[in-house]
Amino acid sequence: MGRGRVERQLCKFLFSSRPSSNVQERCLSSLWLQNSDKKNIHFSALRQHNPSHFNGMESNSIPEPTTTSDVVDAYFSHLSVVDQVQNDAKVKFDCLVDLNLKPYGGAFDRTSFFRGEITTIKCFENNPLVRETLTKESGVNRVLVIDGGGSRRCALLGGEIAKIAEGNQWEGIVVNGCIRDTNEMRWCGLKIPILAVGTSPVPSSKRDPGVKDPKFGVTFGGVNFKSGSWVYADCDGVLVTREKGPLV
Ligand SMILES: O=C([O-])CC(=O)C(=O)O
Ligand SMILES: [Mg+2]
Repeated sequence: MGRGRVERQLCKFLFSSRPSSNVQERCLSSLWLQNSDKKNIHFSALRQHNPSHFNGMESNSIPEPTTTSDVVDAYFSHLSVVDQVQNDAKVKFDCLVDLNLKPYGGAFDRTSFFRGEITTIKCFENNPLVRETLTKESGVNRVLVIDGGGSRRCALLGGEIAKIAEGNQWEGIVVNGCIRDTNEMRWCGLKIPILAVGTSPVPSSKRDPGVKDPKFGVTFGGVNFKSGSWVYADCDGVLVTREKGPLV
């Protein structure tokens, strides 16, 4: 049996037997690695550059996806397999393009990648809800998506709020608007990744709280972000699942 056929059989088994998602994810990862030696090199380069992604993993264990490209590759293999077996695409995502979000935060660089369940806030040139949410809620496995209407007139968060968010273990923040204190963020070595339209030295107003988890989510860059969906982001772009829950 050729390798492609073996892989197809294995995929059929995986998706028809529906084991726990963890097992699926690990097997899917191993398929990508078998399929591409280049990825192996890529993963080990990432492991060196960004060991925090691999905390707690055995050195010979299968790495998790660490870029949006990995997620897309994995998604497509998943989709084609599900297509073959069930004639039904289970997972869909939108890709945020052309918004020109830039990476900020003390250590967000070309190797950074974050993902998590989305919580949304809609606010325009006012940020009390942003501070409150990032301060009062644990951010484990969560990403805050703030739709500030793309305003460049003031900043919706700065060094202080970012520090609090990092302390509460938020995975990352996506801002359709501006941030400030970026020098302070670099100087403090803040690790929390932030994608934003740009920077402004002007703080936002504190009068209007804005809306948390609006019913229809928030939409910018042609993409709808709904609380409960998952986002995957790095310097290549931002991916958003249409359904709730993580991929696979
Ligand atoms: O307080 C604000 O509105 C924004 C800010 O400067 C910070 O978070 O450090
Ligand atoms: Mg500040």
